[in-house]
Amino acid sequence: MKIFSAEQLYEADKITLEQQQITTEELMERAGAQIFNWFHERLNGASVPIRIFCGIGNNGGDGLVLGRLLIEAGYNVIVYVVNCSDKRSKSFLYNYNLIKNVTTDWPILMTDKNDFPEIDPEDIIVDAIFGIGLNRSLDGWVKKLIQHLNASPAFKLAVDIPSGLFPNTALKDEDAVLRANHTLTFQTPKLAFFLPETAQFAPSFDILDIGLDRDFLVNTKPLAQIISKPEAQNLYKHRERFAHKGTYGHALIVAGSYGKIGAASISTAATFRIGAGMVTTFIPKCGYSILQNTVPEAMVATDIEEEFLSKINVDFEPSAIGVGMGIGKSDKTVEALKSLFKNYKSPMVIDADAINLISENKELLKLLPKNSILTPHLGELQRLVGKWKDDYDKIEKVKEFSIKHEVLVVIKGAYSITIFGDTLYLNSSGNPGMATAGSGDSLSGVITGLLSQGYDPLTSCVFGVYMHGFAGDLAVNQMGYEAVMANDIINNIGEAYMMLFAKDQSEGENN
Ligand SMILES: NC(=O)C1=CN([C@@H]2O[C@H](COP(=O)(O)OP(=O)(O)OC[C@H]3O[C@@H](n4cnc5c(N)ncnc54)[C@H](OP(=O)(O)O)[C@@H]3O)[C@@H](O)[C@H]2O)[C@@H](O)CC1
Ligand SMILES: Nc1ncnc2c1ncn2[C@@H]1O[C@H](COP(=O)(O)OP(=O)(O)O)[C@@H](O)[C@H]1O
Ligand SMILES: [K+]
Repeated sequence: MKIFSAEQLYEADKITLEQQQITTEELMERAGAQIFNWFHERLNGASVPIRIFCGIGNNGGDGLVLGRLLIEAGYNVIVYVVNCSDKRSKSFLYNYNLIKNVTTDWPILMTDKNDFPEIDPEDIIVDAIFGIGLNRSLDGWVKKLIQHLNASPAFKLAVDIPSGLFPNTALKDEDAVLRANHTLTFQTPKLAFFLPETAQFAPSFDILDIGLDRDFLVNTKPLAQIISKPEAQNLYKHRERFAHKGTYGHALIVAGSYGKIGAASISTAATFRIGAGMVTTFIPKCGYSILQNTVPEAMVATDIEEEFLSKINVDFEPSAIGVGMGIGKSDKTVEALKSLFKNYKSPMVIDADAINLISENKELLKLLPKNSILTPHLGELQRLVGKWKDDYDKIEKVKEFSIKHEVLVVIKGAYSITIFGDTLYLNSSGNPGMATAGSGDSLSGVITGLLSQGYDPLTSCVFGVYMHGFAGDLAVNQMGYEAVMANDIINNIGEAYMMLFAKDQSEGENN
């Protein structure tokens, strides 16, 4: 699924009106009717008071349509107009007039904080104050109204986007945004719903299809693409009947140091589970028996050093390399990385301490093999690209980095983002149960294993991040968030493959 910017949505709106020969008011009726249907299916005529707060733009217009339809269906509705300006939109006015056909209770005009109503915890609040037309932070009594609504425990439903939130630009005042319990968003979700600083305002949402022009939606390059099950299904490659282990490559995992050999084991196991044909793991000597015991399927090659890596040397050409998990930051390891980057042409996943070493030794940047995949968590990312002002600045910095060094970057976390040049992919699978040591090591193994099987670097990232999160969701379904350990994610990769095409799936949240 695609995420469009506010500008693109206005363009889609315009093209839709032309192509479908409809008026803005007709499109607004569709939007309002979709929200009404959502309510009606759930409330089924219940008499709970529904307080609809409407702004004076088209978001407010949607609220007025909803109010009219709910009143017609016999619901207990109180409509407010947040009258912060006289510049009412044409479609707002059109619907403002229509509502008087269905009620003698004219909407209540609010002009300052004396007009704030008392709200019962059982009431329902509908936020149709501002939508994607917000162009500055809320202030004055309107900000106070938002705070008044936020202070209420009543259920808050936002129309299109919580008021005060910008769909695809940075938030400046987080006290001036409605904290919606749920959002009904039109046509495509907004980027702000997925980013760490703003997702809290729209913790859950449904997408309402209002029939915007298909050609536009299909042919326009979006701000970002959300990867959910249907997209992941399209990326999956079937195994060949006559395949042998060589078909799926011989991957190399370069990992571990004294006290961190587990990182090598985890990554190696994940490389196998996702389907690599063979895996050799290159570790310091101290890890030899550990690795052979924990992942007997793997071949093990060791460094001349006992406790850290100093010179990476294997006697085969790896189909893919995953490097960095738990390798520490010894000076000799920097040299090892340099020669690895120079001498090996295999597609590469660069993770953890390898990223930290690049940040500390910028000369390594110049040696990064083209189309390599870097998988930093936020700490590693900040060391790599420097501090960012906000989530959008972070994305811009990573885009620049990706373009300049011709690499792919996976920003790990909730809704991990894969950035390739100026293209963004947001992952929908995964959950907070995966916030556990070693979970990132298993991801680097997953991506290496996909590269090894012949998936291209972009698909390896996008599909790998999805499958890793999906396996984490399945693990959580078995044992709850707290108990999940990295190995549980790995042990559910098989189930994730099986469930990828299953009709009756039981995966976790948001996919
Ligand atoms: N696109 C689509 O496909 C469809 C869109 N639809 C709906 O339209 C919504 C977008 O409507 P919209 O463009 O009228 O903008 P909206 O969010 O109502 O607010 C604009 C008003 O707010 C004002 N204003 C801005 N910032 C402010 C501030 N800080 N403080 C105070 N005022 C502020 C601004 O005034 P001004 O900046 O001129 O002062 C202007 O008057 C969209 O979210 C969806 O719900 C559907 O109906 C159908 C299909
Ligand atoms: N709240 C979350 N929601 C979804 N995925 C998460 C969440 N927390 C962590 N993850 C995933 O778990 C992995 C954690 O990686 P990382 O922080 O590198 O762990 P480690 O360094 O301990 O191996 C990433 O793939 C990340 O996307
Ligand atoms: K809103």
